[in-house]
Amino acid sequence: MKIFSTSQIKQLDQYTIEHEPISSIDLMERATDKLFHQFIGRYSQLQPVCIIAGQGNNGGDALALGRKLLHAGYTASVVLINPTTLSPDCETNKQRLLDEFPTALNILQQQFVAPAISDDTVIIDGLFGSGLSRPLTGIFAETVHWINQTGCEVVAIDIPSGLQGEENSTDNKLPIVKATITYTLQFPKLAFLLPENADFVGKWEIIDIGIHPKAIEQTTSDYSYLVEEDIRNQIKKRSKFSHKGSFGHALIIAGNNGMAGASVLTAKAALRSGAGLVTVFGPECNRIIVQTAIPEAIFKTTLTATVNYNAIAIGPGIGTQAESAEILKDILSQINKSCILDADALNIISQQNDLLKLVPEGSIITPHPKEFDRLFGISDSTCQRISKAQENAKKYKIYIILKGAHSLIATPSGRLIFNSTGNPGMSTAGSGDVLTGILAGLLAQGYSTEETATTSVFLHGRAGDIALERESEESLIASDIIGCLGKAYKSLKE
Ligand SMILES: NC(=O)C1=CN([C@@H]2O[C@H](COP(=O)(O)OP(=O)(O)OC[C@H]3O[C@@H](n4cnc5c(N)ncnc54)[C@H](OP(=O)(O)O)[C@@H]3O)[C@@H](O)[C@H]2O)[C@H](O)CC1
Ligand SMILES: [K+]
Repeated sequence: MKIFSTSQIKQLDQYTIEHEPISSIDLMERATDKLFHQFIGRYSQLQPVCIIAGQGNNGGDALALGRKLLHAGYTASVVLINPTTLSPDCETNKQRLLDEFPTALNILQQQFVAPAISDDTVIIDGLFGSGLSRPLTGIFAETVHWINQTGCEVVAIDIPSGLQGEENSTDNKLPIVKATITYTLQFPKLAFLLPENADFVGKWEIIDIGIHPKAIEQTTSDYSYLVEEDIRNQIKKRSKFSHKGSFGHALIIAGNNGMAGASVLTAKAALRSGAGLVTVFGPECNRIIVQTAIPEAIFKTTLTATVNYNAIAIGPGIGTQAESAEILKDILSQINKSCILDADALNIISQQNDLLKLVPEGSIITPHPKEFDRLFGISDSTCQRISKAQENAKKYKIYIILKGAHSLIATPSGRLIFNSTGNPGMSTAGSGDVLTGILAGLLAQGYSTEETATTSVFLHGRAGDIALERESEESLIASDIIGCLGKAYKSLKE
């Protein structure tokens, strides 16, 4: 699913209006029908509603939604913040509301006067949407401050008012609505995927308002949101006549004294994601542990003929000592096909930056933000880190998986793909090792590097989500993610 900038969204709107064709006011009516259905699915008529509308089309949406809720029997009051002029569609919806429910509307022009509401009121925020061009001041800022201090549930239409769709200033005193839930129109906005904005956006859901499919297809964007339909067709079917050799041999270089668990988790995840054979390379002290924990895996303490492996993953728990650095250097100088680098492999590279040039083209590296900053320098904001990921993925022709709530895959061609699966329970020891194992398992099976990166990240998150059905966010551990890989695959085949 593509992610567009707010200026592109305006053009997509316009294309829909011209080519469907549909009038702008009817498109707003269609959007607000969808918003209405979403709203009534969550809040009953017993819930009092206070609607805050602004002067643009976001305000138009809010006024139309207010009218629909009043029709449906909700107790709703509507406040229009109107110091200057209204957009034409906002004006039309103001008239429509006044015609049908003249007493429901209160218009404030100069000073914000707090409406009298009960504690259980739901506030609908339709002050500003994708047309915001600068921080809010004056009566608009006062309105936002009032909304945020009510303690009421807040439903934001399209974007919480005051939040820009893309990059935002890091000044946390700016007036921005803190929404409980954001019903965003048609496309996710980049701002929703950045951790800095989590308090404003709350939960978010996409409302399909029927933007013209051709416009979506023709408009290009570097940014996309990885959803199930992107992954489903990538899953390879197994032939009845296949054998373990058909699914590749993964080499996992992981673990150290006291870190055998990293090899166990990585190797187990590689096997559970479908690799035909898995060999673990590690120190002698880990032999019994690994072979007892995963009898299916081969264990080696010497590295020979790396060409025989279909996928090589290096890093989990290897430590950054000279011996590990030598092994990494050896491997990188020997191999000429994509490999997977994680954890300490990345920490070693950040200490010896010239090693980055040895990483074969098409390889996958999986840093979390701290590892990323060690490799590419400290960033002031997530947006800056994302730009650096894009720049370096292109420069070194590698896939960078920047791990986080919406893990980002930066591709050598400059695309930025955000994952949609996963949950906070997955922030736990060994979760990254499991991802590395899945990556190795898929690469060994012959998935292209790009398919490996996208499918693994999606599956990892999906398995974590399935594990959460049984566990809590606190109790979920990395082994649970591995244990749910089977169900994650099945969910993509149903
Ligand atoms: N496809 C869709 O997504 C559809 C979206 N709809 C809704 O429309 C809004 C976007 O509407 P728009 O009118 O473009 O934008 P806003 O409602 O956010 O308001 C823009 C006006 O506000 C002015 N502005 C901008 N920033 C400020 C500020 N800080 N203080 C005061 N005024 C501000 C701006 O004027 P400027 O020229 O001064 O920038 C505009 O006048 C979208 O979010 C959806 O809710 C449609 O209903 C259906 C299709
Ligand atoms: K809004």
